[in-house]
Amino acid sequence: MKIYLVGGAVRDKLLNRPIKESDYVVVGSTPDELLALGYQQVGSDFPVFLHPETKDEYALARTERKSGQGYTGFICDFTPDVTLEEDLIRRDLTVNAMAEDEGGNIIDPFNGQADLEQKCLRHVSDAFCEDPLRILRVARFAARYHYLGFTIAPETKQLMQEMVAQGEINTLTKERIWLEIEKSLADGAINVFTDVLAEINALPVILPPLANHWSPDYSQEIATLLTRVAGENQLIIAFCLWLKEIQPTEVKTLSERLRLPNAYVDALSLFTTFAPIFTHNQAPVEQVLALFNQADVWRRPERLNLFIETFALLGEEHSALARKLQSAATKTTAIDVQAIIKQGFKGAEIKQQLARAREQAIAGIFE
Ligand SMILES: Nc1ccn([C@@H]2O[C@H](COP(=O)(O)OP(=O)(O)OP(=O)(O)O)[C@@H](O)[C@H]2O)c(=O)n1
Repeated sequence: MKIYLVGGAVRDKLLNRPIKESDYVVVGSTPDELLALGYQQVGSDFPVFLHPETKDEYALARTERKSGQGYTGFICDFTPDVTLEEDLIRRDLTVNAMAEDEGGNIIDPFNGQADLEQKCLRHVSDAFCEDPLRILRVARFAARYHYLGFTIAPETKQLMQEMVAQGEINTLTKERIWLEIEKSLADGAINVFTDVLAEINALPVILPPLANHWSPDYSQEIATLLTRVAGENQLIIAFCLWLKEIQPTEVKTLSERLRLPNAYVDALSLFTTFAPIFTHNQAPVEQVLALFNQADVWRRPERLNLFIETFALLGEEHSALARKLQSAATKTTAIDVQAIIKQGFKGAEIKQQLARAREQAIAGIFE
């Protein structure tokens, strides 16, 4: 048997980028042989194994043919006579269809290296169409390598467009779509990802509310905002900035479309509701209190902090207002309900008095 490093690791090595995971292809072997060598089989559909020590993924060379609509219905052959080239040809992009042997030699039957040099994302063969997820993957790679000057080959873009027109992306599950979006958010150029989807008419299917707002100007604005994002909440912050123009009522549609994690839904609801209100250095007291209540700053201060951190990135004026919001939050959360009770207030009066005290504290900062 022969073992080759394949896919993203070869690509990123040649691009001098850090390698996230190393995947290998094994040619001329069988599941029994790998099991006898101590490899562990993972997944039942495909012959993929984990190395006994490194836990890297080793897959038997395989060919795949699609036999049905959508993401199911693959016929998979992984007999020992499947060649490396047969395995590589079923892959998505030429830059992802290179292999490296144990001696460090690159095997590149589909000219991935030339495409890397030309900074071109090009599909390997018609097999590209067999997996609609590849549409999102290409958008994601276009975004990730945008800073290097990569673009999508016109024929690949055309193919993606045809796949969208044929309704292929409608078969993608919510989980798969969200995973690609999340990866793209992490790569830091979600605007380029969105530009690609818009160009191939996939945006109304993948992100219905955003499709109404997206434009080249908006994309440019987001690109600028994204350069300011840092820190441990980067993904949620980038997410809120990216979708800042959608209506609070559209958040629910989006959340159902993508089955978003709660932390993203909460942050986006807050941001789309309140960020448009707090403009031109204006923050009406009752709206600040409404923000604090919706964020539940009293019990979950981290939610307001996230709003403030995101809001501050919108510009200098916003940043000044964000500082005031922070002071108002400190003052209002310090108000002691016990002191109100000690003053003799009872029942519903306590709540009213507390709200009044909070409003006064906010007014002291903003008026
Ligand atoms: N829908 C897919 C998914 C994967 N692949 C192939 O499987 C390899 C490994 O896939 P994966 O680990 O998902 O992606 P990477 O290319 O390694 O990219 P990333 O850096 O995002 O992990 C890819 O390079 C590509 O050759 C493919 O052809 N079609």
